Amino acid sequence: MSDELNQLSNTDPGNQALLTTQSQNGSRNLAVCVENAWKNYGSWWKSMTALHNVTLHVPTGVIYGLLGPSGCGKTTLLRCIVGRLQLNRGEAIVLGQRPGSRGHQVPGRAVGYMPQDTALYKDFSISEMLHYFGHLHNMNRSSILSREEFLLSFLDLPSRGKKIVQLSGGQQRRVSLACALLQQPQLLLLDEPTVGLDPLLRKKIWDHLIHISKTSQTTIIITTHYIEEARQADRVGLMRSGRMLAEDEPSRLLIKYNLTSLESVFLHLCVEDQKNVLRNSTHSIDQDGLTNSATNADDENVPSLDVTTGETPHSEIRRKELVKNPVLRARRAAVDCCICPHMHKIYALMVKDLTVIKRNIGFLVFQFLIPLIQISLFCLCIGRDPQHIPIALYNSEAINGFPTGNLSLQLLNKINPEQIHFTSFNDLNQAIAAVRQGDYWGVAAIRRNFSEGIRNKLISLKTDPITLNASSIHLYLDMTNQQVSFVMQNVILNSTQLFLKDLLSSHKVDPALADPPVIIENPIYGAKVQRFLNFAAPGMMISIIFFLAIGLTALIFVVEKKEGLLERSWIAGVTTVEVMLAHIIVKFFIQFIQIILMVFFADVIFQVTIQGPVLLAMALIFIQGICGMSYGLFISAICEQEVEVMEVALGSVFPILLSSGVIWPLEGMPPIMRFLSNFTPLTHVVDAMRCIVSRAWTLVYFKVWFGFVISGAWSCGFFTLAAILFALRK
Ligand SMILES: Nc1ncnc2c1ncn2[C@@H]1O[C@H](COP(=O)(O)OP(=O)(O)OP(=O)(O)O)[C@@H](O)[C@H]1O
Repeated sequence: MSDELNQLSNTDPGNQALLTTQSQNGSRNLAVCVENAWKNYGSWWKSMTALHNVTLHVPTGVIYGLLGPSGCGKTTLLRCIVGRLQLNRGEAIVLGQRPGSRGHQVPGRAVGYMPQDTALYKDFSISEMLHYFGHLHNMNRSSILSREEFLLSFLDLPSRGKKIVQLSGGQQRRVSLACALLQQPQLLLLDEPTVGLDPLLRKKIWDHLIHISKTSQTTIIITTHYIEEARQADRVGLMRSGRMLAEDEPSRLLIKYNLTSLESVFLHLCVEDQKNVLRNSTHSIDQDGLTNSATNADDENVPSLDVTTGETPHSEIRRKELVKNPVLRARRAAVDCCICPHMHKIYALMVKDLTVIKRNIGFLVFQFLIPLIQISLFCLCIGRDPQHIPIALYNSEAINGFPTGNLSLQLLNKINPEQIHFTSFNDLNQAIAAVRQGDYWGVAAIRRNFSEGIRNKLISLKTDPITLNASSIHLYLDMTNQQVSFVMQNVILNSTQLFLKDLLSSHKVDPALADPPVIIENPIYGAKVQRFLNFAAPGMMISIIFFLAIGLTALIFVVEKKEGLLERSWIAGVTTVEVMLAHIIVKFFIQFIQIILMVFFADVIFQVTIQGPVLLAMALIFIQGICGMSYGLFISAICEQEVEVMEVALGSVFPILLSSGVIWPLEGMPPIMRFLSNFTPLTHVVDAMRCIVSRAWTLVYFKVWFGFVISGAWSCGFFTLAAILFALRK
């Protein structure tokens, strides 16, 4: 006890009052001591009080039966004891320290917790489940195997290889119990362990619990609906509506109330409690003319009665001291984030994650295929010039067949039929009507005296309006598709220039006369004819991996949280950072293969040439993948439901994609958007990627290393935020 006192006083000066209480309680060696505990769920107007000034004393090496009807707060109390919930007021000291304090093994190896829901990985075998918890508790293989053998036979479980999903509800609960018993903890918290079990097995479990409490001083707190079953406990606590009605040895309670069954004692206490509640509320109405609930947790002035003794609790002063303290909460969250990760826990979590993946190989293959499909579709569908554009041709010169020396035919021959596909019309109005119908993208009209007009213009150097009009192709275009219109105009303009050069040559005139006064020299970077694909593909590779990475982490956490799996791991002593690191390491391997396949496809199959070091480009994509995973974790930390995750993830994809210059150059944005684009996790990374891919730049260039730094900073930022939020919401 003196050790515990020392530890307590080291932990928190606030524990002094509680220690005094423990001493006052007769210097018993308490494994669990909860004093004046108040717990609210929700906040503000939605708040409800689940625990009202609860006091609970559990000496070491006893079985403590926590009894009460559904909803009376038993599970809440257990979760507070194990450190999963923080009390709003009051204090819990478990195995000598506050749960969750630095270096304490609660949560951790010292506590075995069996929640009410089975909280098991359904695709795991019994053995895999036990090994997971064994590794978390740093047990070696041989001790896991020997405990596994004992528990399988003791709990009458089927073969170790059987999957959890194939077990009945009762068998699953027994596996859950086996997980709690596995490491032979000092403290066992069992939430309804015997529900739905065969009476013989129930008796066997109780016998075992009595045995371990006697032989190895294990302290056991067990909640149960079967009140009479709890007669076997050394001590019982009877709860109703969040209040502890009485706490004593079962035999003493029977003597005290002169009743023959615990059921009748409980009934008697409930009646008394009801009367007290009514008396208190009537008292309040008499005094204030207002109806005040006697169970209002925020009413500091309502003295809570110990219904067994009729006295006010001795720690009333302390209740007032311990108000909800956000600083304390933040400090505890910070401690949780700062605990140095343990390798054995990360290993256990990684093995668990790999087992989950192993159970779904089809999905894993699909995950590898997704980036391939996406980059292939992108390269096939985006950035290529439109081809075979249908255009109506009204060539007045050719209506009655082409006469010799007809220049319009020479001009039309210069236009690449792969790009523009002409259909001849004999009537200009009909051709225009066909465009209006949407059958063609435009009409190219050539006047009757086109050849003559060209000769007059180029050879005789006539520039009167009639000559200029006759010597031109007249285009009536459907300009609703910018890309198609651009290509149509470009192809016809370039072909016309070639045609003019040929014509000038044939008349012994220098063809350079047809050139515009601009000389495009060899480009400093890139090719003379640049493809849109070269601009967009680097950004697309970064984006594909970033957004896929979000999916790798965002949902898993929410699902595990919802099914109670994460809570169980937390109670086994795992920290948020360890869970997150294990996820990222395992998903890192998936991403590694995704990136290699994607870069190979883009580079080799679709000729998106990476001019710079390929490894540098891949390293940047990797870091951005980690950034995506961290962002996924962040989403997971702020969302409770799968639907919320989907909405946040999908809702953020387009804003990030559109504002980061992946699809359209940043230079095309309004100044405010251009400024804001600096704050997306993609913008500078995409820019760095383009510099590596198209300009062959390396880390010596500012833009490249800045891209790495920005990606790393976003990753760390999201990771840290997620860790803090997880710890705060634990
Ligand atoms: N996460 C939560 N948010 C809000 N209210 C909650 C939450 N968990 C429990 N409660 C409420 O707190 C009260 C106590 O719940 P608790 O689960 O502790 O009861 P219990 O005695 O364990 O019941 P049971 O035996 O049915 O599990 C109930 O009224 C319940 O609705």
